Amino acid sequence: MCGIVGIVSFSPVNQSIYDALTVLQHRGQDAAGIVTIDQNNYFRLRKANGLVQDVFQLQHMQRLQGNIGIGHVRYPTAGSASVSEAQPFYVNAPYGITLAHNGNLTNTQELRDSILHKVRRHVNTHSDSEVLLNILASELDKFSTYRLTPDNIFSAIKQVNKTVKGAYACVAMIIDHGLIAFRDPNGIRPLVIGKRIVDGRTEYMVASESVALDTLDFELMRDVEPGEAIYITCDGQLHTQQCADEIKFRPCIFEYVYFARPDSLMNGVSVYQSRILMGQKLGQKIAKEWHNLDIDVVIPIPETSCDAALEIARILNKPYRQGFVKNRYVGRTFIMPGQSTRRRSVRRKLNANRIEFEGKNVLLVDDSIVRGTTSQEIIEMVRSVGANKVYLASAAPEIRFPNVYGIDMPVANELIAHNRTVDEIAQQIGVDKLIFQNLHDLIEAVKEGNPTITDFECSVFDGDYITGDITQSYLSYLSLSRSNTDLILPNKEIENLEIHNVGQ
Ligand SMILES: O=P(O)(O)OC[C@H]1O[C@H](OP(=O)(O)OP(=O)(O)O)[C@H](O)[C@@H]1O
Ligand SMILES: NC(=O)CC[C@H](N)C(=O)O
Ligand SMILES: [Mg+2]
Repeated sequence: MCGIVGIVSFSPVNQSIYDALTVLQHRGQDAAGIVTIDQNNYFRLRKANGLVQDVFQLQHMQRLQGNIGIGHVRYPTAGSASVSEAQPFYVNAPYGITLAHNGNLTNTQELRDSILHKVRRHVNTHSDSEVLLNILASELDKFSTYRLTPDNIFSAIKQVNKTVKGAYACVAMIIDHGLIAFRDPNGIRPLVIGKRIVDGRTEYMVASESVALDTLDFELMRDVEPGEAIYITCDGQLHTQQCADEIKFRPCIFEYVYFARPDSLMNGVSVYQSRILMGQKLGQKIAKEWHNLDIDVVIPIPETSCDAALEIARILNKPYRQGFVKNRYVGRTFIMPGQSTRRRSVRRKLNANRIEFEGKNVLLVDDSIVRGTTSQEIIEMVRSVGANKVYLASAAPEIRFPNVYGIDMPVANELIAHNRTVDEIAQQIGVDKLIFQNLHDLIEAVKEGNPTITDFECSVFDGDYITGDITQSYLSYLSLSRSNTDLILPNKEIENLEIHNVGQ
């Protein structure tokens, strides 16, 4: 669930893009990259594995010159965690184009073969995003004049929308033209646009989440529509056009459950508000189904579940306590590559405060239970500090199906709820009782913020893949090609694959 940003300004953008990436860090912790266009029309690119604060040192920032740029924080969902697949990607023809992508394509292999054979473009990584960039480049290459009109750019994106399947929210830059941004016709991944007036001139910013606009004093204009494309010229002219024939708006519901920051407004829905409502609905379900259960205290498993847990405690009329101390120097564990890293990190990240558990019947709350890594470690921990009964509530329903649209859950067997009943999951995790949110309630909780959204992308809960191209053989291929071990790279490879032009 990467984070993307793009800014067209009248002053240097390096610091603003850096700042935006730091507030989008929760969407990707594996790699970060920024590319700008300098006054001589050269791309200045720096990308590497690591957190934003580690990837960009003073010398890199100084070299990232120019008033227009894009940035990316990566959480790999295709290929590997290799630095060669860090973004933004670059192609030198036509013009020189760079692109950053949030999402995941579902017809990558077919696209890769077709661009190789039809337009002789070689893609040198396993990244779906590099394939997407080459598709865009080959469409832009079809025009014979050097200067592209907005209509040319929009018709190229129309072709991209016809060819490419899956989820994609993208920002890109074309030398001598400007910045483009586009979102897939289902609007699965989020994208917003904002503006700020500086010395009477309008600067524009696009980003995965509105929180990035807030931080930089950009005013949120609106969400980029599903299938819509935005083109902002280097001198700040804004053009927009709908570029998809068939639009079925289906934003990813898991953004609201886990991925997005609570202070973001996404598709007109306050993420925070949706989490409060998830807590309300689940609280009501617990009150109804567990009405005479002996709960002493409600405790969230930090951090994302805190808003829902507080509401559950209010509904149940039980004390809400911070029973875990979160190590502020450890990031999100679910988006770390490799199961053993994730497991170790839960231990380093959370520690139980004995005083809140000893001799008590505790209701723990998490936003979601995916592989069960967090809950299994946590339950062991709270039992070891003397908890009596341990109950667990999940603000999301059972996650039973793989994700193909930008969440790294490609293997059904890795999901703890896959082919298991609630009782079997409870047994596996080691809790006395377990309860999940109903899918209908989850949808209602999010929808309340914007009733015009009629459907959501809910495939991890219901197995309904909206792009219509997901077959059992594709899922088998995914599960074979993206096992956990694929993501763990030998250090040697990391050292040898630096392919960017702004070095150490
Ligand atoms: O069942 P699992 O496979 O463990 O995945 C689910 C857990 O992972 C996430 O937490 P994470 O530590 O990533 O981030 P958070 O601090 O935002 O809660 C999520 O909030 C759940 O706690
Ligand atoms: N999480 C994402 O959006 C990933 C983008 C892209 N598929 C990659 O793996 O780099
Ligand atoms: Mg969590």
